[in-house]
Amino acid sequence: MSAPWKILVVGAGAVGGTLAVRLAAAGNTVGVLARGEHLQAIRRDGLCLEDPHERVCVEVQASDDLADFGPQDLVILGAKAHQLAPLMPGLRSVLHAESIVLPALNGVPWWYFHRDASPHATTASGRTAHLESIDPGGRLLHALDPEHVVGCVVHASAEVVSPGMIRGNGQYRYVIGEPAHERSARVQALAELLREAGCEPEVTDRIRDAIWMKLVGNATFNPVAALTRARMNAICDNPELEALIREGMAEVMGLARAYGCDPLVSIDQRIAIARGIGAVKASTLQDLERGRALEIAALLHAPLELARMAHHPMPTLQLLSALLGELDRQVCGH
Ligand SMILES: NC(=O)C1=CN([C@@H]2O[C@H](COP(=O)(O)OP(=O)(O)OC[C@H]3O[C@@H](n4cnc5c(N)ncnc54)[C@H](OP(=O)(O)O)[C@@H]3O)[C@@H](O)[C@H]2O)C=CC1
Ligand SMILES: CC(C)(CO)C(=O)C(=O)O
Repeated sequence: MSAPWKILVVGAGAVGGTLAVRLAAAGNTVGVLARGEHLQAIRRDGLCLEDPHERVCVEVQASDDLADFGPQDLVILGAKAHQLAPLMPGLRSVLHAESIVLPALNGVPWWYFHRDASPHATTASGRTAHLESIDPGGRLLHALDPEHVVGCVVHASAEVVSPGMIRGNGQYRYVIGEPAHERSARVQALAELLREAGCEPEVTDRIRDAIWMKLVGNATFNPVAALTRARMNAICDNPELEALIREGMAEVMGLARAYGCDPLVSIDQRIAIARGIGAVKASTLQDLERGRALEIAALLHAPLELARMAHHPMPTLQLLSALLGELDRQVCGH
């Protein structure tokens, strides 16, 4: 791929919008799929990103219709996991044979078993298995050729604070890697693109390890944040909450190992990383405050489904899932 890249961010919220601003400011041709007041503000004033060091606004093509964009070199998925299904059919119109699809999402991704070597990755009939909790009927897996996908783990925190305006914590770290666990020219090119945009890409040939490492935090801190409305530092400063989180983390780390992966860090290290993020609101707390559907399927239901398949008990995650599910029904109406 040669610069400038043609890039579409599908769901230009906190994470997707952050990437859109950085990539557009670096001279790439960036379009964003957005909707409602956010879309109107982007069209009127541009898309803005403020971090502790600077404020950058960019003009980008913005629409709520995928048909307006045409084929792209890179399609970044920034919508939440449970928002992807309705977007999938339209994605075909923005892909060419070499397009990269980069899902910048937390949780177990729908493509998890694509080119995975674990015993559960293939069905009895030889097809790639899907997880019913995040991909009912395997619709996502079949709607988009997973060969387009490069795995991505986001280490950053951001929030859409008003339409068109994103506030980030100044972290721009993205771990990227092939689902087939191999080095590739396209991942190197993507890393270069991100580096030129002032981000900190890290290329891995073990992307599932990185997914589990992130999930260890998101499956524990995110539900606790929503249930208590506490920010990340407040959770870490509460010994009873920290003890609960440690139990959940141990369960998720055990599950990662059951699927042949290495969660990369110890529980102490994972908590220290979360503490280091500071006084930020986890994305699930942001959703709760806005009455939006909570990201339970990718963060909790999917690891619980994997746990059932591997006969791996996860009582703490089960409890967090039950509590968060009821909160979602009571407050967000889902
Ligand atoms: N926020 C954070 O700090 C972090 C988030 N993450 C992960 O990143 C992923 C994205 O989260 P985040 O950026 O916080 O979420 P946001 O809700 O801020 O962004 C998602 C955006 O996608 C838009 N969208 C969804 N469907 C459509 C559609 N059909 N048409 C147009 N726009 C659409 C949403 O619009 P609308 O609001 O109208 O639904 C929203 O603007 C999640 O998996 C999250 O867990 C990872 C690390 C940090
Ligand atoms: C790491 C953390 C908690 C950063 O905000 C996150 O991933 C999220 O908000 O979902």
